[in-house]
Amino acid sequence: MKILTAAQTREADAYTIAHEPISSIDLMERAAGALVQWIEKEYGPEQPWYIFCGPGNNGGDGLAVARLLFQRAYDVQVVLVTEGQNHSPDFQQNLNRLPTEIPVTRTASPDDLPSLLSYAMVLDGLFGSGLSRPLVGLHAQAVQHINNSAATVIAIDLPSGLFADAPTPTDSAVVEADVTLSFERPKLAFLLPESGSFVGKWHVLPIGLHPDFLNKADSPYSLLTPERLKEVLKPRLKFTHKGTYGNALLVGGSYGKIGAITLAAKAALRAGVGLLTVQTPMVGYSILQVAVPEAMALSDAHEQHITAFPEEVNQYQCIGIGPGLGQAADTALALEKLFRQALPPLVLDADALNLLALDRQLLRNLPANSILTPHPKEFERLASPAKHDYHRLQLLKDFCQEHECYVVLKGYHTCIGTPTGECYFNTTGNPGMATGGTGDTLTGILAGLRAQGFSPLDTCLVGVYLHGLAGDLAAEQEGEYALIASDVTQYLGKAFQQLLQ
Ligand SMILES: NC(=O)C1=CN([C@@H]2O[C@H](COP(=O)(O)OP(=O)(O)OC[C@H]3O[C@@H](n4cnc5c(N)ncnc54)[C@H](O)[C@@H]3O)[C@@H](O)[C@H]2O)[C@@H](O)CC1
Ligand SMILES: Nc1ncnc2c1ncn2[C@@H]1O[C@H](COP(=O)(O)OP(=O)(O)O)[C@@H](O)[C@H]1O
Ligand SMILES: [K+]
Repeated sequence: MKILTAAQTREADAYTIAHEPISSIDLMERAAGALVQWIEKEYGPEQPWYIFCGPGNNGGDGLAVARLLFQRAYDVQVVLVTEGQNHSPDFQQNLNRLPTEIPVTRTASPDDLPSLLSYAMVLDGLFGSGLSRPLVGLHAQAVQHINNSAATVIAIDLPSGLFADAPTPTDSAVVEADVTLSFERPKLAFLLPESGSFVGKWHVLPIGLHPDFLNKADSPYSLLTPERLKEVLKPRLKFTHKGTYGNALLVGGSYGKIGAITLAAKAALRAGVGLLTVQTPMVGYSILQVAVPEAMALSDAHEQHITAFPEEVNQYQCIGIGPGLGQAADTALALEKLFRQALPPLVLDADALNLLALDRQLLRNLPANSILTPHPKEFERLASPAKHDYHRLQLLKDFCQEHECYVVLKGYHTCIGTPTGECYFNTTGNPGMATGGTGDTLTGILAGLRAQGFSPLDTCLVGVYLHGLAGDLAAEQEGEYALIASDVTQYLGKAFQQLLQ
């Protein structure tokens, strides 16, 4: 699903009005209808609803919702924060249509703002995608008033004060929503950590924007949806054998960190790889043979860390390097030597990335189409510090293009960057996964899938989605607090089954 900019959303609106065709006021009525349908499903008419409206179409939506909820016997009152501003035509028309029984507060100063009890519902229709500058004055005070209350806050389209696709200055007033109901597509701001925390739970409400526009719209940003992945992940065929599903090599572990490569190994196997070989330093050999009997073990000549990769690397269909690897000088030399050969596809994580960050020449020799899986700190070492989330996205696109690689930038909405400049945001996963070892599990999954012959892009999309889904299924049973990396691997099978359904 492509993510549109605020400007593209306006164009989609205009295109729909011209080509469906539908009048602008009827499109607003459709949007309000979608909001009311969602509200009716979630909340009964018991609580008082305070509908805050700004001067534009976001406020127009609020007014239309006020009328529709009133018709359904909800207890609604409207709070207008539009003093001295021109109303948009659709706002004015909905104001004219407002039943006279609905109380309307016209705020001229903060003293006019109604007190909001904890059981009140606030519908935030102050500003949407038309926000052109940070909120100040009475608008900012209205936002603070809402944020200072214990009321439940539902934002229309996006929390007021938040820019849909550009950085919002850190000290500016932004509504802290419990729920955001966005039209047709989520906004880019929902997916990034600095702005996403204002949004609460978000839902996308279809309002019938014209499919021709949506299909043609050009955007580097997409949301990862299961529909696309279902086309990639096929059931296994009858006459296949272990050779059909690739031979993956995992290299990593060091004294005290054999667990990391063990976690990766178990996940690679659960991702369906045909054969798995794991190279560790000597200290890991017995541990691995006991912990993962399905894998073949290779021992490095060194007791505590990796000093050389196997000679015949081309018998493998993918090499995953990094979990628990350490940054010893002879490990760095081994990596440098490896990069001078023709190589099968690579998945690089953790200390393999840190070694790349320390040696720019090594980074320049990175084989094309490699998959890198940094968390934001590792990415900062590879690229450079980001001024804000949007800058980090730009750095991600630049890095992937310059090094012709795929970068899986890990986080709540993990973002997959491609050499052609696209970014795919994941929707699965939960904060229970913020615990040591879940990244090693992801490396194993990606290496296991890549060895089976999935393209680097499909590997990233399917692997990241399944990893998060397994985490979600695990959290349903174990809860987020107790979740550990092994649980993610344990639920991977169920995640596959869900995607294959
Ligand atoms: N296709 C869509 O997405 C649809 C959008 N609709 C609604 O329309 C909204 C967009 O409407 P608008 O473009 O009228 O924009 P807004 O309602 O977000 O606000 C724009 C108005 O606020 C003023 N303004 C902007 N920033 C300000 C600031 N910092 N301080 C004070 N005033 C400021 C502008 O001058 C303008 O008058 C969407 O968010 C959505 O709620 C729906 O009505 C129908 C369909
Ligand atoms: N709050 C969160 N919500 C969803 N997923 C998360 C969250 N925190 C971490 N994760 C996921 O867990 C994994 C953590 O990886 P990483 O930081 O490399 O951990 P480690 O190195 O300990 O294995 C990533 O896949 C990341 O997307
Ligand atoms: K809003």
